[in-house]
Amino acid sequence: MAAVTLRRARCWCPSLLQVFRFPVAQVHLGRPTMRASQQDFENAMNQVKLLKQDPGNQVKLKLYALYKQATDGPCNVPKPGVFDLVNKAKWEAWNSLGNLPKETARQNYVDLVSSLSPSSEASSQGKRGADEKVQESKDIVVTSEDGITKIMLNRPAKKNALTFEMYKEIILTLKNASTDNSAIAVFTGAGDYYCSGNDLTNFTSAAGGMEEAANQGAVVLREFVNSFIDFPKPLVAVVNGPAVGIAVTLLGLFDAVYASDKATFHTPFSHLGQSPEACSSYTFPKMMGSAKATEMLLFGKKLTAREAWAQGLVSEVFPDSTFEKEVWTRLRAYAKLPPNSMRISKELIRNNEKEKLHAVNAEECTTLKARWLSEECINAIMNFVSRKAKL
Ligand SMILES: CCCCCCCCCC/C=C\CC(=O)SCCNC(=O)CCNC(=O)[C@H](O)C(C)(C)COP(=O)(O)OP(=O)(O)OC[C@H]1O[C@@H](n2cnc3c(N)ncnc32)[C@H](O)[C@@H]1OP(=O)(O)O
Repeated sequence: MAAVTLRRARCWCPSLLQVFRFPVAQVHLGRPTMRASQQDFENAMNQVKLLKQDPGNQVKLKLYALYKQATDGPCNVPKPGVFDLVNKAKWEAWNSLGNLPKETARQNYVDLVSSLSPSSEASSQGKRGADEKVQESKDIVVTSEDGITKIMLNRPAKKNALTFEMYKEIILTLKNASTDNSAIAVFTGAGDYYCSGNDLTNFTSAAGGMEEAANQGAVVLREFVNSFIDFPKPLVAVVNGPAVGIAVTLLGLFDAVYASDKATFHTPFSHLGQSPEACSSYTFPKMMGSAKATEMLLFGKKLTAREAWAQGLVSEVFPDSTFEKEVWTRLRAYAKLPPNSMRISKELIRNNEKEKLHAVNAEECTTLKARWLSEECINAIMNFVSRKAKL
């Protein structure tokens, strides 16, 4: 039976080196059931053969280890040589189970397989195998496929404007994505817009009035931006259409920004009586020089995708007709690169700036809180809400 399981594992894993991609700690063991019988164990082994999607190398290693422990007991073979990478990884996975009793290993194997099955309870609760929807809410759809956590803003009727709930969901999503088994995370928008920025009704619909909304808003905004500053994996924006306000400023904290030639980049803060956020008062002048940053952040100059590329805000612009195909093909290839190496390289780059970015974020939030209570800002929001003004 073990031989069958491993043959299957090999066909999931054309590149043997991929075995090393994910740390063992990320394996989800599912809900414990009562006590697995030999029959449950055999059923689980059969179920493994029927899995439609590759569960990932780390899960396969865990399955192998639990199988060996359940059938042979504690690891009793010599450690393979340092260059025998695959057998060494298998040996280490098995050996890491120490003296785990055979019955417990059998139970854990059954639980693990059940957590991988699409029809299992674990899956219907939104828990994670590979290539599946990992979180769904009305306005944000998070999927995990091909090593990519895709976070799609999904409020196309409102141009993907960010509600208070969406800020909180994104904080949570980034937290999850920082430890899931994806190599990179990608933001994009559903429909014709990437995102029209902060939902301007966030303030008018807040229960406790403007002052309470401003206090809450500053706390949430600070945490929201911090979650981008601290995100440990490559973070990519797939800008499918116009971006406004905070959807633009945040791009300065992304590692790569790919834009359709239909995208535009607009930060109308002065028009709204507001001030820049998401560390853009620091990242934009650094990226494009203060003269160009001033045009955007003070005068609200809207940039085309090519202009944004020329200013260093966008990594590459694609024709809209081939945008999705070209970008996702490229991202799937990037997601196959060694994830630890990418993370460590990002850490080296980001660590030079982290302290500064946190300080800038704190200051921008304090400034914005005061702005939100200013007459200039309140008038601008009221004008939008009463349909007197649009960008
Ligand atoms: C407790 C409170 C906590 C809040 C948390 C605080 C965090 C704050 C973060 C930072 C603050 C500000 C940064 C910014 O993002 S500033 C930028 C804000 N965005 C805008 O000013 C854009 C406003 N929208 C427009 O000007 C236009 O809608 C458009 C984007 C140019 C598109 O024009 P269009 O003619 O093509 O489409 P339109 O009919 O106007 O839009 C379709 C519907 O979508 C609604 N909508 C679009 N954008 C927003 C938005 N940002 N906020 C709210 N609603 C938006 C629009 O009203 C239409 O709705 P409806 O069909 O009429 O119902």
